[in-house]
Amino acid sequence: MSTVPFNPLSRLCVQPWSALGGLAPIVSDALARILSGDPAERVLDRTLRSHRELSREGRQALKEAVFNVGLWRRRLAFLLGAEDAAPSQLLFALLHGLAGVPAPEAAAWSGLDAPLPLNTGEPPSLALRASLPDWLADHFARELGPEAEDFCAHLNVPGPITLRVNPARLSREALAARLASEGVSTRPGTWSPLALHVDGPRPNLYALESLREGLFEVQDEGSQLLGLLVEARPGETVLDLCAGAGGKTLHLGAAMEDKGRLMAYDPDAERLDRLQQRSSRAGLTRVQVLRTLPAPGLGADRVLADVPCSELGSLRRGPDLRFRLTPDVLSRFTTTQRDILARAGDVVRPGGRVVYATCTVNHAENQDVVSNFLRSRPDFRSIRPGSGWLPDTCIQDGFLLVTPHRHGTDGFFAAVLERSESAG
Ligand SMILES: C[S@@+](CC[C@H](N)C(=O)[O-])C[C@H]1O[C@@H](n2cnc3c(N)ncnc32)[C@H](O)[C@@H]1O
Repeated sequence: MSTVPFNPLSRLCVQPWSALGGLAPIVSDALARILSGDPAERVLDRTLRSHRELSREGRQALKEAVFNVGLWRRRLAFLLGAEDAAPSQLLFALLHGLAGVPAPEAAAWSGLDAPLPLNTGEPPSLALRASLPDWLADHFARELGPEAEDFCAHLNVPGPITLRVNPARLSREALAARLASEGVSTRPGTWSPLALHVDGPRPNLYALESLREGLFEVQDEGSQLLGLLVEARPGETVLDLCAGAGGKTLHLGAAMEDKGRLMAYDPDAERLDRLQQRSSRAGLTRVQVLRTLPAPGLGADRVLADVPCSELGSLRRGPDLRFRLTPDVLSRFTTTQRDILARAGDVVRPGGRVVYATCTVNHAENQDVVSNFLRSRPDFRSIRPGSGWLPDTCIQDGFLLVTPHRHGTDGFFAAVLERSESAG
């Protein structure tokens, strides 16, 4: 790891802030809605749609202003010395205090008559430095110890846009060439052999013919590792037990070369409908959607349990997600997680494998759920994930653990649990 501390504020110094001139009322209005709890993505989307007259730079500056005030609100409140600052004051603190815009311009672009005095010096706590609720900063400090500062800093920059090639259709190199011909420049990922990161500003991927042809899916590189850990092979019986809209089911189907039995269960019927649409787009003909839980004794070769969780590993995907969470999220899912893992244990055959996965950094939902399972099921053992292909840097205490600050991925945890051959 680099010894130079990562600075999440440096990207703020290169934004086209001058394009905010004249937009202060629009920005303040959007911010007021975000600060009262409306999701930032939705507010931004609506604001941009009702102001189609804005220039490209104006749209970019508006987006950065809205997202970054939404994200940095606690640190901005510290700079202003006020917990209840108005949106225009928060915008001023962002522009002048964090982005280094000279005070007169920052005041004018924020719609203020004059600059405001700001506190100087480093904020005294991790919660204020990283703009997190106190309980969440305390949680990360407990989970990550000396790495908490760096981890939280990396939560404060947007993650890359990453694609997963559909290997049933073409190679990663061929996809990169195809995307280049569609005007999208990419570079290979580091950990997943299927990953391509999009370079430069976010293109409209949904307008690309290559997406409609099912040549790729948008998926974080860490998330791709979870699908790879299943090591599904053609001809096997594989169950995706928390399939959702099928992000990983599609990956498993491609790995199985559409041969064998691939089953996808989720209690959310609407997500399963989307899974079916995506499967046909990806050219998978053998995905069997299960609308009821599979019965014990199914005898699957491999089961993926990508369980519902607190999703703390994905906080960089939304500037305001952290402020919409409450502390009970740390324990809300553990009973369900234990139940799902127990079911996974019941449906896998002797000698088969269960991959238990979350996108969170929380021992209670990760290591503790697995330990609890292993205590009750001595016929299972935890094995090293990705033996032979996944580097040791992705492994901690025998589990997969990838994080934004160490791997550039969202945060993911996974355990690979093998059932003994002799289990009856
Ligand atoms: C992390 S998401 C899965 C994402 C999906 N695997 C993907 O790659 O797109 C967790 C899923 O678990 C489902 N879920 C919730 N309770 C469940 C249960 N008791 N058993 C199985 N799945 C459940 C949710 O509906 C949700 O779709």
